[in-house]
Amino acid sequence: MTASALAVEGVCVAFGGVRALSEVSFAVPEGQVCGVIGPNGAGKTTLFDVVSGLRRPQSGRVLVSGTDVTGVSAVRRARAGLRRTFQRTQVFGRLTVADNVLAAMEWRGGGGGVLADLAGLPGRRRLEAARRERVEEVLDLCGLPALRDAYAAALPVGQRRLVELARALADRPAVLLLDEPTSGLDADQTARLREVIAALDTTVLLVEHDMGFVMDTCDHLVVLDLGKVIATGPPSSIRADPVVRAAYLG
Ligand SMILES: Nc1ncnc2c1ncn2[C@@H]1O[C@H](COP(=O)(O)OP(=O)(O)OP(=O)(O)O)[C@@H](O)[C@H]1O
Repeated sequence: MTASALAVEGVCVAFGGVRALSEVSFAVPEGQVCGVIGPNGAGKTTLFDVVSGLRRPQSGRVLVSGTDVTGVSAVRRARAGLRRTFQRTQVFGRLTVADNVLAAMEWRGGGGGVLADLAGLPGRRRLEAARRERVEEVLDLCGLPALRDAYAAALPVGQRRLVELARALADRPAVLLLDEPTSGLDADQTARLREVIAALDTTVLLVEHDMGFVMDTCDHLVVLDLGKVIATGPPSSIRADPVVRAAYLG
């Protein structure tokens, strides 16, 4: 049996007396788009923080491609292929769109240090060319080629969000976490984002309030209420689930 791209097993988080997550378990198979939904205070943000490594659970585990990353820092998780975007976009305003994407790959360095940079060795030039090719691929995927030379600071929020997505995709992440990806987007931008996500072969976990977007974009949903998983399944069955309806309607 192949390991799930992402698995959450028995995760518990409490803030004082508030149980933000109680024994939360679910798995996301490779290539699937999984949405986490639930009413306000259900535990979605806490879950996202646990998966991305910003918060350590009191108990339970997070596994990426079968490897337990529960004790691993957010930075090392990112290097292991778990990338996230934030509700507030995080792009370099003074860089062009293309350089924003290129910068997302530069943290790996090129090997050989500054001397190799200065000498412009053939291996280094090949690496640089491959990265530039990847930049163009990712810009295409995110519908950004026309904006490649625009400064990110000059872009409206919807386009900055696509730049952030392009940055997250540049390194071919194993798992992509999207935190409220439609916030601040208009209807056209939301439709564009849906197309981009549908075209990805990356495993995606997203938290989102826009139910129409969630239902149209996700293959599978995990519904949280008061820190517990109350339903999982494809959008069609979740929509019809009386327990989910009751949680939302109160
Ligand atoms: N840092 C914290 N300190 C104390 N309580 C917290 C903290 N973070 C979250 N909580 C509580 O944990 C529960 C889950 O909160 P969380 O923010 O994860 O829910 P959410 O589903 O993301 O909510 P929303 O949709 O409103 O963003 C809530 O009762 C919240 O008040």
